[in-house]
Amino acid sequence: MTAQAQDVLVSARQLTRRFGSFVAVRNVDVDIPRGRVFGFLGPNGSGKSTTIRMLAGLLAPSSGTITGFGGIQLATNTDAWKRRLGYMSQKFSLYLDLTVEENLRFFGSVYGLRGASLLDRIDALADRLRFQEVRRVLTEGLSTGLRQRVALAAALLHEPELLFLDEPTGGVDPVGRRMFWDLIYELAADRGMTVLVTTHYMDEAEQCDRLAFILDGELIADGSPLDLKSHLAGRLFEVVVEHDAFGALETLRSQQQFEDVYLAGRHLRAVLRAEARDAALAPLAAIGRPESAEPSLEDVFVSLARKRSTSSGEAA
Ligand SMILES: Nc1ncnc2c1ncn2[C@@H]1O[C@H](COP(=O)(O)OP(=O)(O)OP(=O)(O)O)[C@@H](O)[C@H]1O
Repeated sequence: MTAQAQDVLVSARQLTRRFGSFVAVRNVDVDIPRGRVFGFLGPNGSGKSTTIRMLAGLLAPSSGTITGFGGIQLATNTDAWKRRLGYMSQKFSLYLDLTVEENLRFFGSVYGLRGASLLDRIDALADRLRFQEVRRVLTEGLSTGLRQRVALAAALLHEPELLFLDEPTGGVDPVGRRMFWDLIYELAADRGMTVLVTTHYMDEAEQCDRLAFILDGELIADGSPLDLKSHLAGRLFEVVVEHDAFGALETLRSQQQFEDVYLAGRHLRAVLRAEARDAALAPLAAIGRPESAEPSLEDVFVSLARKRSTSSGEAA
């Protein structure tokens, strides 16, 4: 086995899922590295949840293979697969009419944990995820952020090797999101746990060790945030637009030297084709003072998505 193969915890090949005649996920090949935080990023309905539900053994693929944990085939050994993972979705399954502790005892018993070892585990997680003070409170009365931490604890009770988080921070304020992500990183770093997370928040995606971009059910790019940014073809410039931003946008979009032009608040961002000379910036300089800008993941995603729609338009 090569060093690279040893570092891969889970691999999917040609993963496809149809719902009737609709193809929600199409021919996805992906390797999930061990001990890292791996993000699936894409717009609503792009197929992120369907992909990770298949990887978690919750949904059968229409075709394709999933292997991992040193040689287990998900299709033929689903129970062994599921024992190694924890799963938490935005629609967490906590019982609102039970207290936090009753919920955790219930989920612990589902994983086969009992007695003092279950209580010790709940205690450790309550310390770690900072919800000791609400252990005897009805779950219904908790804020969304606290509920999320309790749901995370439920997914971690049996110390899984792989943790799936499906849009874990939906509905949580920015401070709560930050805190949740700090916890995820602590867990991944301390215990070498692999985390697979879906999100449409770009700031969350920036924090992943590795990212897969999903669009219309297809994996369109995969790499570290830095790798993905370095593949943005062209150089990014921005100017502040004082008036008639849409007029400026239209004018610049009609010029061949720009790969892409779009608005981000009052900033007009233009990707100058790699082969274009600085002089080609003149139309941008006519609007304001062009400054070189660092591409964000959003820039990369928009550029890849636009390229893909142009090439599928050409193919049609
Ligand atoms: N059980 C199902 N039956 C029919 N269509 C489905 C089913 N589950 C998902 N889909 C469709 O598959 C597509 C992908 O859905 P999926 O939930 O995987 O997307 P997503 O990227 O996770 O979106 P979101 O960010 O909104 O959760 C959507 O068009 C969705 O309507």
